[in-house]
Amino acid sequence: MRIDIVTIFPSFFDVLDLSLLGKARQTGLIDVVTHDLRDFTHDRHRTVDDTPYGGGAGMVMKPEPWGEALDSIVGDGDSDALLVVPSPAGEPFTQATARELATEPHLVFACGRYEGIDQRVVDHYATRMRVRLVSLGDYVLNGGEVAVMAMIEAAGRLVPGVVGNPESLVEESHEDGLLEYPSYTKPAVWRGLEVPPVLLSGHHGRVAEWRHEQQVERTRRVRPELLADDPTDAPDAP
Ligand SMILES: N#Cc1c(N)n[nH]c1-c1ccc2c(Cl)cn(Cc3cccnc3)c2c1
Repeated sequence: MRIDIVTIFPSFFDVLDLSLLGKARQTGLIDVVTHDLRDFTHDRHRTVDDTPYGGGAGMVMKPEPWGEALDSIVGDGDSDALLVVPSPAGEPFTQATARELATEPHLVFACGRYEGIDQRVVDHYATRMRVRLVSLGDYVLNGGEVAVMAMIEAAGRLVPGVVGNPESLVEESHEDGLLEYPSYTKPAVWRGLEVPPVLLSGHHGRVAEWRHEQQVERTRRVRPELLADDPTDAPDAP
């Protein structure tokens, strides 16, 4: 998988050299390249923003630098790459989105700042490639970088070979539509708190049953809306 990131803060993504994704980069499973948007400006001040047409507070990111930056990545014709644009107005980013991104051979992330990127950038590239506006959640960030970091981690860890034990991906929160069960390790008693006895029983069937019950109970308590599709599990079900 090739990942290109366009941003005015390229060093923000230096952390991707660490841990799992760092190893994936070293082994060539995932290739991440950051591009400084200011390298695609031509004025002394390396200007990437200007005042909004129609007035209003804040500044808008100019289309020209974005056009030159994205053309340098995908060329000036059609492209099979997927352009992902974090936006407060985007579709919600979920585990299903992460799974979809993990299958893409080439992802290009456009990290905007200020009040956003001139709309014509999305409109132009939508004529040449697939474009998805995606939001990390219903809260406000100052730009796209934090969202892109989360998306790369969520999708990158699903790329085959990145996580050593693929089994560990199966029983995670949201992977099967439920929150994950609670986990325990040694010692068996810690500050007077014991590990649930079933986990010490060695009976794998009972352990699996208990873990599923914990998933359903935790999901019903914390995220009941995730159960809404299965009325037998919904809260206050008869
Ligand atoms: N993804 C996501 C996401 C999220 N969940 N909250 N905020 C964002 C997000 C993504 C991209 C940008 C760009 Cl470009 C500029 N800003 C600042 C801003 C803040 C409020 C209104 N308009 C723009 C961004 C915020």
